[in-house]
Amino acid sequence: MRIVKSMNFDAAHFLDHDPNARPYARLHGHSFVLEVTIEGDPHSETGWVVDFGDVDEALGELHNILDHRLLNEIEGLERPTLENICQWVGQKLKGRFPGLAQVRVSRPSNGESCIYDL
Ligand SMILES: Nc1nc2c(c(=O)[nH]1)N=C([C@H](O)[C@H](O)COP(=O)(O)OP(=O)(O)OP(=O)(O)O)CN2
Ligand SMILES: [Zn+2]
Repeated sequence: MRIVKSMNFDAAHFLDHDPNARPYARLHGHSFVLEVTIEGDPHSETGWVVDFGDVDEALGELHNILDHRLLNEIEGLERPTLENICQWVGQKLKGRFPGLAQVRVSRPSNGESCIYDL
């Protein structure tokens, strides 16, 4: 089974490595949705794969790091593409949730998302 929990955050970033100097090389912001999927068999006593309370706690910690921040200033996120945000989240959560199966980060306003299958 797979359980899924999502969290919203708003953040600024810039992607200035682009040789064509597109507008996103300048500072701008997005509303992001982070979604994590954890896979496993439901525990015979608790009936859950993992407690959503534990997932909520972990996502809350990530929210504190990411929300209303300049992503480029966060260690490991110096080049904050959707792809790199997915990998960064995967690295942060994998040790805590061995069943972490997927990290998805999307920007609903423009229909862009990245899916990282671990
Ligand atoms: N493969 C990727 N390509 C791009 C990424 C990315 O993370 N992975 N990111 C960007 C920029 O973040 C860019 O800001 C996205 O721009 P755009 O699609 O033009 O959308 P808007 O800035 O107009 O989005 P709104 O939220 O609607 O303002 C570029 N490429
Ligand atoms: Zn952007």
